[in-house]
Amino acid sequence: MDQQIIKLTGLTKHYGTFKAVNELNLNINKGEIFGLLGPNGAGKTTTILMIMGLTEPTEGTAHVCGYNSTNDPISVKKHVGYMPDSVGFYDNMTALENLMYIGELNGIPTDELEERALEVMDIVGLSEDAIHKKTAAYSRGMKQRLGLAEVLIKKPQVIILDEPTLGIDPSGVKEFLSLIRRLSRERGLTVLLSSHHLYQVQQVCDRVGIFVKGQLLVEGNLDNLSKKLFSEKTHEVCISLKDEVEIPWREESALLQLGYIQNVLVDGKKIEITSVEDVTPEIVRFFVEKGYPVTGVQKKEYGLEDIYQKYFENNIREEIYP
Ligand SMILES: Nc1ncnc2c1ncn2[C@@H]1O[C@H](COP(=O)(O)OP(=O)(O)OP(=O)(O)O)[C@@H](O)[C@H]1O
Repeated sequence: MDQQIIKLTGLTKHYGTFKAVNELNLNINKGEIFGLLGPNGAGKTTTILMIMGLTEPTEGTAHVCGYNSTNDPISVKKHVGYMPDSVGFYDNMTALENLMYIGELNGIPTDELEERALEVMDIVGLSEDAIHKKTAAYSRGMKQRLGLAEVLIKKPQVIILDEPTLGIDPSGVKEFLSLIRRLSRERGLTVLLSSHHLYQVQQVCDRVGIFVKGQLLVEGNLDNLSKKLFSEKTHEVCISLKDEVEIPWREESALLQLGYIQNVLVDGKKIEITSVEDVTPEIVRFFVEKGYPVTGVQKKEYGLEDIYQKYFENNIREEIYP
């Protein structure tokens, strides 16, 4: 059985009458990368603060590595590395000095400090040159890596990253996410990552939870979520042709008569077909037999963006893409 390393039961946080987090039940397994996905103000940071024992829940419990976050926050902090959405350093100190200082605060013995600091710097990919630079000269991407090094120096079992890719350029984001994935896979690290960037979460997480207005609407891996949400939905295939077809398209009614086809949308050289079953081979055969040169066949795969949209349709779309 999977080992549950984070266990949230009925976790709730009220600020006055406002419910920032409402009866959250969630288990995260050892070694898993879980994405907490939601728009600004959804309650992601509040949830993380309760998991870390940095704020008390109004109701419910959070357990991490078997410790109750409210009753025993010190033990939780020993096992969990937390990187907030903005990481700060002492700008007049070098990266190595910053890291050794954090290591000292985390109780690492003095004679091990430098070796441990150099080891984690190497893991996060900060060069020999960067190690001795003052952090005032660090770019946002380098600061994220150093932030991650600070989190790793105490050898945590769980790392919690709040919006870790904010303000990093696309190639930096890609590198950072693959570093997280490698760390999790190679070292069995459990990762809880909060973000409102769908594509990034989709790239790196094993499982995601969609969190809106303090409530977890749905959770699962992308395959399951998409099956759950779109099982009733039809299959979509887009056929690309060498030449444009004229509208009205003379073969449309013949295609519809195949029986399982629900809808045909003609757009220049592209024809989008929805059907109740996956009948891609029959559709391709139809075009070939009618003498149309087919240059491409694309089946619509539902991604996180579709799943997310499904939940936000007519709801709070403007908050997702601020
Ligand atoms: N100390 C507080 N007092 C009152 N309301 C708060 C407090 N902290 C957070 N909130 C409110 O709780 C809600 C959830 O905030 P939270 O920071 O957890 O959201 P989030 O999902 O992390 O969003 P963001 O990505 O913008 O940080 C917001 O409406 C916020 O205004």
